[in-house]
Amino acid sequence: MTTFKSMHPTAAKKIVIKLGGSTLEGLNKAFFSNFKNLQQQGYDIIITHGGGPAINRELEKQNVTSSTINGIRVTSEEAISIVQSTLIGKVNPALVHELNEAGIAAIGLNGFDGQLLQSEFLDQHTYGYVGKIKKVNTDLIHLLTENNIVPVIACIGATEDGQALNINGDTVASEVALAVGAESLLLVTDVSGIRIEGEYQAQATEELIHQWIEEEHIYGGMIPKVQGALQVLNAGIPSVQIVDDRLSGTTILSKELVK
Ligand SMILES: Nc1ncnc2c1ncn2[C@@H]1O[C@H](COP(=O)(O)OP(=O)(O)O)[C@@H](O)[C@H]1O
Ligand SMILES: CC(=O)N[C@@H](CCC(=O)OP(=O)(O)O)C(=O)O
Repeated sequence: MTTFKSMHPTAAKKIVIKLGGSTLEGLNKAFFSNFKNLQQQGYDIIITHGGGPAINRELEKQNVTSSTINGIRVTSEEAISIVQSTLIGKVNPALVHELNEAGIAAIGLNGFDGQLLQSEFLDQHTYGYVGKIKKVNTDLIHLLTENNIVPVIACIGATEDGQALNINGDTVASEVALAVGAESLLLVTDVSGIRIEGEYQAQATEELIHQWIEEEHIYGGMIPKVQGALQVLNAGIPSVQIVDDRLSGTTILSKELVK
């Protein structure tokens, strides 16, 4: 099995940061200065983002209903065009603007640009226009990061036929982290990590996460986060953090580090 270490032995350290829709609208200059610090430490930064609340507002405005299954939005034909225009037309440029304002050179991308997120239907019967990623065009990402430009990726995938597909932002973040062989994946959200019976957890393991999902202590939007986290841990990325905008939260550790 190819592990992340053998994929890019000489490339600069990469960190993938996913900004959840729940937190995007309240981010401030102090938060973005963390990114500058990371760049100064020699990290290449890749940003992915969601936009659940903005999508909900737009769907509501247009009287389109939607439901979710385990944190994944069931996306009708009507909904996909709203999801696409909201993420690519509104959320992505607003974030790119904020980054550029904070002095971080950033370029907005979605799955169509340079065939960045080559995708196919996840399960059309169950989820409608929801995608799963077949391939990430990492050459495009490297081209930007080598030139100190931060790619800002909206979670819209594209099929070979040019159909847009809705992909959960956490899933995109995990797939991109795997594809570029990131050293670290940071999922920034509106809670300070995983909370179990009222207590935030500083650390978690794969075993505990399976148990918490089973016991329904982890539900909704937290499910794609922990599923993505486990996928990247099992591929050799040592840790994933689920944090708030002060970067405080839960570190999910691979089995090797727990022993
Ligand atoms: N065990 C848990 N600990 C913390 N949050 C949880 C847990 N289970 C479910 N959640 C929910 O997950 C939400 C974060 O997911 P989501 O709303 O999709 O955020 P984002 O937009 O950042 O992806 C939290 O606000 C909380 O309602
Ligand atoms: C398929 C699917 O669930 N897509 C998500 C994409 C946006 C997202 O993930 O936004 P957050 O980061 O705010 O959760 C959705 O339609 O809400």
